[in-house]
Amino acid sequence: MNSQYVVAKFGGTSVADFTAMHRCAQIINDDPSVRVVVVSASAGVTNHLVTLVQQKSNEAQRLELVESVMQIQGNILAHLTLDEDLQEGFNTTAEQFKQLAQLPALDQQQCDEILSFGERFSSYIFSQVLRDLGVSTQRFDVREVLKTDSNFSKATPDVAATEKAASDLLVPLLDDNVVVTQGFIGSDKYGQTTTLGRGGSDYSAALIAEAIGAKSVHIWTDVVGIFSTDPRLCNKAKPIPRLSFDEAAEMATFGAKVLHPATILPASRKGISVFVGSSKAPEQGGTWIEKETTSQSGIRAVTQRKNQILLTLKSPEMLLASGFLAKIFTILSNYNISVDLVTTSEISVALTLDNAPNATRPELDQACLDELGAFCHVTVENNLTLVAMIGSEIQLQGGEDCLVDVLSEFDIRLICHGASRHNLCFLVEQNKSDLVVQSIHQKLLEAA
Ligand SMILES: Nc1ncnc2c1ncn2[C@@H]1O[C@H](COP(=O)(O)OP(=O)(O)O)[C@@H](O)[C@H]1O
Ligand SMILES: N[C@@H](CC(=O)OP(=O)(O)O)C(=O)O
Repeated sequence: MNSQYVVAKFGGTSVADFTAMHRCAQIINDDPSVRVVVVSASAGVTNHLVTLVQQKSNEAQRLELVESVMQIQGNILAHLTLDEDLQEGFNTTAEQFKQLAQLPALDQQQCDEILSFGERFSSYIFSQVLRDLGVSTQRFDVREVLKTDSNFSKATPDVAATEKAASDLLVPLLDDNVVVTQGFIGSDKYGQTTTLGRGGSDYSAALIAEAIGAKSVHIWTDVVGIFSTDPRLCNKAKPIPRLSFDEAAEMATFGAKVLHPATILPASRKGISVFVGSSKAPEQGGTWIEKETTSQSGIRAVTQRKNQILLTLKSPEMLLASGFLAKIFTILSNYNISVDLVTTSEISVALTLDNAPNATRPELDQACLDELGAFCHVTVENNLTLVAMIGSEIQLQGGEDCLVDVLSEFDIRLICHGASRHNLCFLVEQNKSDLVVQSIHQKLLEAA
C-alpha cells in the first residue's frame, strides 16, 4: 500500500537562482505531505559540466568552466548563510569538484563524478533555503539509496536494491524531516557515482517515490503542465489536465522534453500518480497523469524528436525468405543499436534510429554498416525528425479533418501506425519539422 508521502522534484529552471528556489521552498512549506524533495542542478550548470567532460577544453578553458559553475552557486549563496553542517559539506564538495575538473584526462567514471556536482551543490543550497522558512530539513545523499549498474552516463537503476536501501536509510527520516536529495545521480555496487542520462532527475523522483511507496510525484518545472505541443513552438498550445500513464509515456518517449521518458515506468508499476506543474505559477494547476483516466479518443498532442536516422535495407533475397529480418536485428543488436520504428515491404525494410544527443546507442559505425552491406543494399539518411501524434484510438480516416488529408500536405518519409493504440508517427526533413508540427497542431488541435 502506498503511503501519504509526496515526492516533489524541482528542475533546473525552478532552482536557477535564489528567487526561484525561494518560490519552490514555499510550495513545499504549503504542502505538508511533501516529505522528499529531489533537486536538479541550477539551469546551465549541467551544460557547463558536460562541456568540461568532453575533454575538448584546454586548462584555461577548464578553469573558466569551473568558475562559471561556481559563479552560479555563488550568486545564490550570496542570499544565504549556510548552517555549519551544510557549509562544511558544500566546501568539501566544491574542493573535490575543482580538483577533479583540473585533470587533463578523465575516465568514464570520473566523467559521471563531474556531472554529479551540479545536483550535489543544489541540494546543499536548497536545504538552507527550506530551513530558512522554518522547515525541519535534512540533506541526504541519494547515492546511498539509488543503486544502479555501472553503465556510466546512462546507468540502469536496480529497483530492488534501491527499495531495500530506501526503506533502511531514507524512510526512517521522513516522519520528522523534509529530506532534500539529488536527482540524476546514483551509485553502483562499488559505491562509484553514476548518472541516469540527461534530464534524468524526473526519473530519479519517480524511482524514489516507488522505493518509499509514495502516493504521488510532483514534477515542478517552468510550464503549467504537459501541453498539446511544446508551448515554445506553438503559442496556442494548451495544457492537458489529465493523461493516462500510456499517453504520457508516449509523449515523453516521442520528444515532449518536459518529462524524462522513463519517469512513467516506476509510477505505473506502483500506481503512483504524477503531477506536472509550474513552480512559477503553482496556483494554475497542471497535468495529472494517472492509471485510470476516461481518455477521450482521438489526437491529444503532437510531439517531435529531431536527429533521427533512417536506415533502409534492400535485398531481393528477402522475398519469400525466412530469417532475413532476424539477421538484420542480430547485427544491430551486436552493435548495441536500438531500433525505434520498423516498416517492411517485399524486398526491403526501413528502420529509424534515435541519434539525439541523449540517445543510448553508439554512433552507427562503419563496421556495422559493412556487415549489413555484405548481404543487402544499405542506405542511410540523416537530418530527419520523427513527428508523433499522441492520443487514443487514433483513426486515419473519418471526420472533417481526416488525418490522411492533413498528412498529404507533407513530404513524409516513413509512417508507422497500428503497433500502438496511442500514436501515429512519421519522418519528415528536420528543417521543416517545426512547421509540420505547427500545422498539425493548428489543423487538428486548435479547432475545438
Ligand atoms: N508537450 C510539452 N508540454 C510542455 N512542455 C514541453 C512540451 N514539449 C516540450 N516542452 C518543453 O519542456 C520544457 C520543460 O522541460 P525542462 O526544460 O527539462 O524543465 P526542467 O528544467 O524543469 O526539468 C518546457 O519549457 C517546454 O519548452
Ligand atoms: N541536471 C541534469 C538532470 C536533469 O534532469 O535536469 P532538469 O531537471 O533541469 O531537466 C540535466 O540537465 O540533464
